[in-house]
Amino acid sequence: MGQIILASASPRRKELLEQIGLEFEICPAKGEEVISKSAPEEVVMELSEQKATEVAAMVKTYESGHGELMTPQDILVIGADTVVACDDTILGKPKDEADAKRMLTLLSGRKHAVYTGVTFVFLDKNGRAGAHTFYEKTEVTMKPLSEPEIDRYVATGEPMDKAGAYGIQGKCAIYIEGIEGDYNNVVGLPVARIYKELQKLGIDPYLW
Ligand SMILES: Cc1cn([C@H]2C[C@H](O)[C@@H](COP(=O)(O)OP(=O)(O)OP(=O)(O)O)O2)c(=O)[nH]c1=O
Repeated sequence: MGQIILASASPRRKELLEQIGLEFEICPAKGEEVISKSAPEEVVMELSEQKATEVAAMVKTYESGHGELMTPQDILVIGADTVVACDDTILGKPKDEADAKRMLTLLSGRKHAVYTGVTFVFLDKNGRAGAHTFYEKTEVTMKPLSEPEIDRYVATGEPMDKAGAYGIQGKCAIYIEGIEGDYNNVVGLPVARIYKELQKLGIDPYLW
């Protein structure tokens, strides 16, 4: 059996991979995230690629007699990144409480998009290596939030480690009016799309 490595420190991504019954290890990327793009779908793909590539580079490899990169075990690294986009503004995780309030004020009463980029880096012991990146988009409509509601929500601490300063799966659920697309994509990992993309690559994660 090969090894699946989730290149993420996000507890939500871990829970989602556990939910679908995969066996995997966790090895978060630690490198600084470098953004050179401006469109949200390009930003999330650039960042998921950086995370998966960094972690894949830590995997022990050796050169075969023919100069190919080999690994003692099949390796599949999964990296992901999530941002929220509202009009032309991209929202990552808030820097502080004031930043969280700014983000929630922007999202209040509006429809916005949540983008998650996913990158697979795979390397098998027969020398087959490759990478594949894609993104999934979900639209979310938030109810109008009053200032006291924003203050109360920010005081819970929940927004601080989440893109767009909210967690659809948490206390913010009462303010979600509607969603178009994959809910799990908003939480941080589009598992249905991940399975579909792996199938396209001829990879069965349950037999990896
Ligand atoms: C919009 C939204 C985001 N989020 C989370 C998902 C991600 O964990 C986080 C976005 O930050 P990311 O930078 O994508 O991920 P991370 O720093 O948490 O983890 P890592 O880089 O190690 O993979 O926001 C929710 O949990 N609920 C939501 O409704």
